Amino acid sequence: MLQIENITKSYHNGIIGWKKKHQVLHGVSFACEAGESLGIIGESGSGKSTLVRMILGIERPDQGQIFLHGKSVEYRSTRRGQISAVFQDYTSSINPFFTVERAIMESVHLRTNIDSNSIYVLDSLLEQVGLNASFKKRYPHELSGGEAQRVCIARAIACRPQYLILDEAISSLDVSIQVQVLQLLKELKNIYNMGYVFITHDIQAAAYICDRIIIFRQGQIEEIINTDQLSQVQSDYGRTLLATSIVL
Ligand SMILES: Nc1ncnc2c1ncn2[C@@H]1O[C@H](COP(=O)(O)OP(=O)(O)OP(=O)(O)O)[C@@H](O)[C@H]1O
Repeated sequence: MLQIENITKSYHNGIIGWKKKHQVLHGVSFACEAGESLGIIGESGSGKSTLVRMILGIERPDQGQIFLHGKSVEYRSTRRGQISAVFQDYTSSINPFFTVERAIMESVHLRTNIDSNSIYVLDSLLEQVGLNASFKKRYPHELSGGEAQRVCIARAIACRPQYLILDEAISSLDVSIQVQVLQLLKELKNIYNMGYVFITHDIQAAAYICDRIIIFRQGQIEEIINTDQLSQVQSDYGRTLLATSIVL
C-alpha cells in the first residue's frame, strides 16, 4: 500500500531578504491500495505535481511521511524499481542521445529478477505498448508524440513497478491518441495489476481509468469519491468539472 500521511510543503519565493512563504500542501493524507487506480484531479497550481515529487522522493515534505508497504519512500531502496512515473512532457522525458532500446533497457536493469539480456523482454514490452521491434533503434526525435509517450510507458513498466504515477501523462497528446493511451494504460493495469496514481485535469479520463478520485484544491483534499458514485460529487470544484464534462 502507498500511504501519504499528513504531508505539508512550503516554498519560499522572492529575493533574499524578501522571501515570502507559500504553503503549497496543507496536511494531505490518503492511501492507494495495491492494484488500485486513484485519480487526483484539481485546478492548476493546486499542488498536484508537488505531491508527485514527494511520492517519487525528488523532494522532501516539510512534515509528514510517505510509505510504500510501511517503508519510507525517503530511502531510494524503497522506491527503486517499485514506483515509476510517466510525465506530461514526453519530449524531455527521454534522453535525446539514447535509442528507444537503451532508454527501456535502463529501466529493465533496475530489477534483477528480470532476464535483462533477453531481447524478448524488450520486444514484448514494445509490443505491449503497441510499437513494433523496428522502433528499437530510433532516437526520441524520430518519434511522434504518441509514440514517444508509449516509449515512456514501456520504460516505466519495464522494471515491473508496483505503482505507476501518471502526472498529466496524456494531456499533451492529440485527443484520439489520448483515448488510445488511456486504453493501453487500462490493459497494462489488468496485465500487471499495478497501482496507479493518475493526476489530471480531465474528469472524463479519470472516470475511465480510476476506481476512486480525489478532488484536490489549494493543496488540500476536498473530497474522495468512488468513480461509480461520481454523479453524487459534493465539492463545488467537482460539480463544476462534472457539469462541464457533460456539456462537452
Ligand atoms: N520549486 C518550486 N519553488 C517555488 N514554488 C513552487 C515550486 N514548485 C511549485 N511551486 C508552486 O507551488 C504551487 C503548486 O504547483 P504544482 O506544480 O504542484 O501545481 P499543479 O497542481 O501540479 O499545477 P498544474 O496542474 O498547472 O501542473 C504553484 O503555485 C507553484 O508556483
